[in-house]
Amino acid sequence: MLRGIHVPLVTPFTPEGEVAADAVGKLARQVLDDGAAGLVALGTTGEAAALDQEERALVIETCARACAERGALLTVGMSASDTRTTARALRALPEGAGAALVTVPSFLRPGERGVEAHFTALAEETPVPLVIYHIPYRTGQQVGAATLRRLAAHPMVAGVKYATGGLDQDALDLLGDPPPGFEVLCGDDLYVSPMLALGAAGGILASAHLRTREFADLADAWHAGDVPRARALGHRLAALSAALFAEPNPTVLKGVLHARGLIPTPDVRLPLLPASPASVAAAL
Ligand SMILES: O=C(O)C1=N[C@H](C(=O)O)C[C@H](O)C1
Repeated sequence: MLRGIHVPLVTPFTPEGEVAADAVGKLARQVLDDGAAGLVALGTTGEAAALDQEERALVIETCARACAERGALLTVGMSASDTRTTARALRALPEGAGAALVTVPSFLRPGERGVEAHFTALAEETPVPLVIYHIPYRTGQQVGAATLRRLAAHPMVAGVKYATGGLDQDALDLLGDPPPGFEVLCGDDLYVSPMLALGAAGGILASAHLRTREFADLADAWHAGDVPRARALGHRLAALSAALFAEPNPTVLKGVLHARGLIPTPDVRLPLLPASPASVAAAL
């Protein structure tokens, strides 16, 4: 279900500051036609925290329509810090959502036992499979391979978006002996090629808005064992990701998409600030 490259869509804004739903739909169809296995609505890249309820609903609805047309998976991002609110949001997911990407509760640092209890409770309530979003440099909470393995045993826990800022011992542990029915997706764009080489099922990658076909080929090449092709592609795409992440995501990406005429403005909402022209030019 999760295999391949999933694109966490940016939320483009009109010059008046509204969500540019037409541009969301166009971008969604374009990346799916270029080889993405699915979309993630309301990820960090989509500036979910800066959208109001109506805007979030509009983004989900627009992405759901594109995914339904293309037979692709729509995953919806969720990042509430308490279990009750997250469970409520899961139960309220609209038609068309095929999975939920749920962040490890951030800021609170409930400990690994708390994280396990959180996801176990959510797994009991959720109408769609869960993907655990493990990103300790944003959440402040470590989660080891042993905890992820216990959670992986639940039939409603489908995988993890693994984004620890590098390849660590826990990643090697999980990829070396993957829990059945549980997929590891790379969530750090720079490390997608090495993680695929070690057995990751795919990635959720903001960078894959650009050169989507090559990112999809990268996953296919590693999965097929075509090492020379995969390695060459991986190095080329890592250079693109490094340029896109030179400033806080998705500021550079939006600058590039706008420069290419794919979104109406490069605008981001505060506290994000637009990327510098130099960073955008370096990623073009
Ligand atoms: O929104 C996402 O999903 C992603 N967010 C990450 C981040 O902004 O740190 C980057 C990754 O490419 C996907």
